[in-house]
Amino acid sequence: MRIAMANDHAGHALKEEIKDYLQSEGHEIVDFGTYNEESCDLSDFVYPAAVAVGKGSVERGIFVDGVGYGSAMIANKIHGVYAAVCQDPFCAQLARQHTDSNALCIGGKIIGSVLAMEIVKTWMHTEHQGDVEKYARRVQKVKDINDKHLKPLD
Ligand SMILES: O=P(O)(O)OC[C@H]1O[C@@H](O)[C@H](O)[C@@H]1O
Repeated sequence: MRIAMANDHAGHALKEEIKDYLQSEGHEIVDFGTYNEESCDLSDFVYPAAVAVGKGSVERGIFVDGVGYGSAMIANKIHGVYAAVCQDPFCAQLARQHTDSNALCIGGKIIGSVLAMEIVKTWMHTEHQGDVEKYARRVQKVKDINDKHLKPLD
């Protein structure tokens, strides 16, 4: 799978670990930075990465900041991006099965690398349960809100 990654200074170390893991699994990573731990502004990196997800030039996005919600706030403002903050593997499982999320946001200040890899592994390997009517219906309702309020990307 082709995956966009982005992070700020607080997420840099964990982003590197996740990137190594995903590459070892054969995934192609498009790394939008930042590339060091010098203080920076998260939106400068997550915004273009989320646009890549919204445009479909990558299949999914994984974003790492200090706690995760900052990345989700940015990513969910982009048409076609459905970002979930996950702090454990169960959350990651439901973020795929129930909500068909295409972006995963993790907090490098609160999640250790062992747990982070379990979260990523679960999220990457769990399919959306689109054959369950209630999940398909709910996902469609969120897509309708996306289409009504967010500007489609060129
Ligand atoms: O390191 P500083 O800049 O204080 O805090 C940045 C982090 O704190 C939270 O807002 C975000 O998670 C962001 O990544």
